[in-house]
Amino acid sequence: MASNRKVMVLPGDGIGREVMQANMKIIDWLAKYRSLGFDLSEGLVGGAAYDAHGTPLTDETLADSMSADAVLFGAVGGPQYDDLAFELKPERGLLRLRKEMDLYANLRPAIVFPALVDASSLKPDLVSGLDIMILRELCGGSYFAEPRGIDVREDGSKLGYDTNAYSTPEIERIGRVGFDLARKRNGRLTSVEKSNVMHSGVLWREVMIRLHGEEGEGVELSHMYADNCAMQLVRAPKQFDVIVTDNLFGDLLSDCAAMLTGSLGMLPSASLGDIDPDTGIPAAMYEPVHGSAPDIAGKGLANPLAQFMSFSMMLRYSFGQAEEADLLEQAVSDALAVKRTGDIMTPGCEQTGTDGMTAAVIDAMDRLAR
Ligand SMILES: NC(=O)c1ccc[n+]([C@@H]2O[C@H](COP(=O)([O-])OP(=O)(O)OC[C@H]3O[C@@H](n4cnc5c(N)ncnc54)[C@H](O)[C@@H]3O)[C@@H](O)[C@H]2O)c1
Ligand SMILES: CC(C)[C@H](C(=O)O)[C@@H](O)C(=O)O
Ligand SMILES: [Mg+2]
Repeated sequence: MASNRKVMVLPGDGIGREVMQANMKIIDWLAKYRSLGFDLSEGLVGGAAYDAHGTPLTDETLADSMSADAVLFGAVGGPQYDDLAFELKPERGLLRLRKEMDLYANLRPAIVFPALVDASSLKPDLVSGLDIMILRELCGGSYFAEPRGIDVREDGSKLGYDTNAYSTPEIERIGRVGFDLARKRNGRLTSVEKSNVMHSGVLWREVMIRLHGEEGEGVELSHMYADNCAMQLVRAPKQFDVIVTDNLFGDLLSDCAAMLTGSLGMLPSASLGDIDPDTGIPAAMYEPVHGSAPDIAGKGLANPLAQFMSFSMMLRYSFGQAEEADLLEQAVSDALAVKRTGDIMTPGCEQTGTDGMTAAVIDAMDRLAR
């Protein structure tokens, strides 16, 4: 189907390939029943790209991704790549995409579907109705700041180091996204750092307070140390609306938030950059929060819902297809009442695999669209 919605599809490795294959069935359904077409190209990333080309991301795939309207990503990694040189590891492909596309704002929503209240490892009343957004800075901090490396010292021992540095503009741009998101939600923004021990945290808090005064009208800003935030997320997660935090803390806190929703297989994400003045859409990549899950890869057991909801974020944020995004999210919610993959299984439900879960979502879409 002819379309100006150019999407670069990067399935990656392990269950990334399985959940992406499932996502294609959703895309086919939208083409067939909603006349919603995409101009799809597919590329290799991570271990798959290393196996074929000796690098986790070729310049061509990067260029294709940058010229697409959006990138749909699966997952990368696997134990067979553990001994590769640092720059050749599958994860470097993902990190290069994020950095080169300047996707600094990573939105990780943690929503508890009513059907999954019992799948969470927390008590039902703590998570029922939970809807929080973790906003993770994605292009700076200890993932990218220099200096970093492993040096050999005079005595022959080695020193491995990374730098957790943030500049004022880096904090300002993620802070602005945080205020915008909070304004569109329930008006509460929690800025998370460790200003009690880290200079980058002191600057982070200082900039957030100034931004709040300058452009944070209508938003209630609070501050929390990252270690306390991890504790609060499992003690009383509903106290949060939007959490804005740095790259490393955001990585940890979002995995923690995943378990509130029942499984890592439920957490989608959108990685966004600045809005292109010509197209009016942001540079964007949509990626589930989970990895390639080597322990279940190749068995057809993976939960595809984080992938589907990442795609739904693409419909919403890149293509303004809110109606289709709502439909898909409602279908996911309905399907959970019928079938469950093993990671979200609770007694009394019917257990299925990736294909069965996908079929249940498509059945629900059929029913909803009728
Ligand atoms: N975005 C990404 O590509 C990404 C994210 C995280 C980890 N990784 C990589 O993935 C590899 C494995 O990492 P890990 O084991 O720490 O994390 P992981 O997310 O792959 O798996 C953690 C646990 O969660 C389970 N799980 C994850 N997603 C699931 C799903 N959709 N359905 C059912 N169960 C699911 C796995 O079976 C495993 O038990 C590593 O190479 C890591 O670097 C990649
Ligand atoms: C695979 C890895 C590079 C990645 C990260 O650390 O950012 C992952 O854990 C994530 O959460 O997206
Ligand atoms: Mg992570």
